[in-house]
Amino acid sequence: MGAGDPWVPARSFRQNDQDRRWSRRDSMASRKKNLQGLVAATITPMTEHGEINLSVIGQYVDYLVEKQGVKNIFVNGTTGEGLSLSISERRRVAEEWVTKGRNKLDQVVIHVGALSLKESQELAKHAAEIGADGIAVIAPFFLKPQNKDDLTAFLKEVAAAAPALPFYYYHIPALTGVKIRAEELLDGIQEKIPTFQGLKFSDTDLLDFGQCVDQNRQRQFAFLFGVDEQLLSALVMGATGAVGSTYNYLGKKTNQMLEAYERKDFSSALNYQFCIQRFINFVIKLGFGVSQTKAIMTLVSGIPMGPPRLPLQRASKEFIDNAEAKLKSLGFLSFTDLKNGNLETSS
Ligand SMILES: CC(=O)N[C@@H]([C@@H](O)[C@H](O)[C@H](O)CO)[C@@H](O)CC(=O)C(=O)O
Repeated sequence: MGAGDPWVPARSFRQNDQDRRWSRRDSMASRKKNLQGLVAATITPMTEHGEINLSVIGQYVDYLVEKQGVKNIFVNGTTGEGLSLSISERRRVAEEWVTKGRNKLDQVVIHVGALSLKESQELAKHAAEIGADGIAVIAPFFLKPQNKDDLTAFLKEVAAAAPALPFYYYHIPALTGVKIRAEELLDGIQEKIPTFQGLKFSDTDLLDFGQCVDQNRQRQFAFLFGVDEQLLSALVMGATGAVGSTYNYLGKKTNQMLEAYERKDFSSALNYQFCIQRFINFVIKLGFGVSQTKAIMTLVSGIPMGPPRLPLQRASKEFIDNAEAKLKSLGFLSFTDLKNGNLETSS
């Protein structure tokens, strides 16, 4: 496998010892191993009164590791309602995940994007102080960057506030409204941002994603795909990992898809992807977003995630009942587990 063969992804999705050796580089920022495999975009648990609920995060870490086989997390992103939290809340949430994840999780990446450069820098610095493994930043989305250079200038200033931490650009144009192509942004980015380590690509434009991979084959970037229902296509394009909301409760199923892909059992991998798609397609038609993710995770894990923060509204009872029936019919949630009061996903 390698850059010379245009038909094979530059790197394997899962990290092996050789990858680990190759990924060691000299600068402090890149001494950490590459971020690979599934990364759960964590939910921020809240109390019924809408306050952040740190008390269940320890339990949440154990659930991800033990029940879903997911050992990387992305904190305070879209699913974590990061932009709806105050700076002080974001700091406390990040601290709790890092503390509770110590010696259990492989990597904790903190999303530090904000509309204010100063706030973003403060959060980046804080992430470094608490021992996070990386930071990610979305494009500012109110007074927007007009072109690649504006966006790079903003990202560079944030990255510089945490010069020892790997830096990821979080591309999510449907939510930020910033349509600068990731391929364009990545061109020459390491010269501007030496800690640049990868891209979190939450978009369906596989031409843009594929070209990001193709044009950077000589670099050890992480290409993290963020559309869970299309992950298999992105694997073929060279994704080295995936960040998503559904890995909180469908991590085990998605890991089975990754394993099938790794052993080149493409027919099984496709069956897993179709099965996952059946669920996501079903909930998208009902109306699916952060609120619904919180409700599904509460149902599947038994850990109370609480309501979302305004302006989001909690998921309806009708949605939860329908989602539960679908999970059961697809074998993602077994009747026996429910009967025993143990909401564990079936294998
Ligand atoms: C728009 C959105 O929330 N996308 C999700 C996906 O995981 C998404 O929920 C999933 O693909 C279902 O459509 C992630 O890309 C978001 C994410 O990684 C994050 O929470 O930061």
